Amino acid sequence: MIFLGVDGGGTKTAFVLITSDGEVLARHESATCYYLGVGMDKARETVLKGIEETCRRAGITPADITYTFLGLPAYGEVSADVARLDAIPQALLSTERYRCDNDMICGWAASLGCQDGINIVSGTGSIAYGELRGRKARCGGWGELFSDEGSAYWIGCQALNLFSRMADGRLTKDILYDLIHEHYPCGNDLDICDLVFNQWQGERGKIASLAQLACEAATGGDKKTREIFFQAAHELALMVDTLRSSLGFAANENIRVSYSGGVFKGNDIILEAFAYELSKLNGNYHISLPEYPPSLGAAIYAAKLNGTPLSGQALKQLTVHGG
Ligand SMILES: Nc1ncnc2c1ncn2[C@@H]1O[C@H](COP(=O)(O)OP(=O)(O)OP(=O)(O)O)[C@@H](O)[C@H]1O
Repeated sequence: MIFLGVDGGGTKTAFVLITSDGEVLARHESATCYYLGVGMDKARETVLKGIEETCRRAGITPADITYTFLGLPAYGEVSADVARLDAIPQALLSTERYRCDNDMICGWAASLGCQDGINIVSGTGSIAYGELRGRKARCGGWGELFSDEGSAYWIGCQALNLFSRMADGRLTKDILYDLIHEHYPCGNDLDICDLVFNQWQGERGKIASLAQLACEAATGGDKKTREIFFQAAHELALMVDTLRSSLGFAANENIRVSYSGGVFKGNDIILEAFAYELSKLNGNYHISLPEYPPSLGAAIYAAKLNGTPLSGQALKQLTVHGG
């Protein structure tokens, strides 16, 4: 049997084909399929071309795929769009052989191997998703305009705010100020407005990319920028703790928590702060290292949805070769 996992993100879409033995047949990565950003037609094209290309790399056709799970960003957030999103793969796959849902499931399936627990995603956006004894719940992820706390976009906005305060003297200039000038050379401080509003047109992914500069500044010892990451960790932990209640974990029950998304990559500050914030909220949290990348999580979930969950041996094989 062959399973396809599709993990749609705010900046990219990742595809992976695996066998029921845990062999990775092919991978592919393409542009974002965030339909609220790029439009439904572009999102459809990205998904369909991505499936075809991944199959081509594996030397198979879409008809050879046993089951597919597609995690699409913003799926389920506009009720009127759900049927149109569900219909996207029909051009290549028959309806009984795939399921679409929100991409938050990919992170959860990947990080916790589809076991009970809560996963927090902090990529371009942020969201928490968990399952417990068949119950499913999400928290956060209401979009970048007024939510997505702790995400790269949110961190990018906070970094721009710090830059403005440092530039006009409300705060002492620090590493972040210099780093932004270094990466985006501009004549004077106010040119940052031209960059963000006119050149970037407020583009979500561009603003989110500033989170990497913020990480560099924080790691270098910029105190105010470090505080952004502490605040982000607090917000992300709050989302997890809210799910603990909504999923109905018992008072003394161990709670497995994992994490996914670019903000956690190469960023010890946020990971340590997140663990600290969780420990303050409840002593029963156990943070597990994410087991697989989200695209593999989608493929593992596809096998589960097909009623043929991967065996322990196959999962181990994936850890060695696909993780
Ligand atoms: N060390 C870092 N510290 C902070 N942010 C980082 C770091 N490395 C990468 N990022 C940010 O992570 C984001 C990308 O994360 P990821 O690849 O998980 O996004 P995505 O899957 O496209 O988005 P999403 O899952 O939210 O839809 C980028 O915005 C990038 O700036």
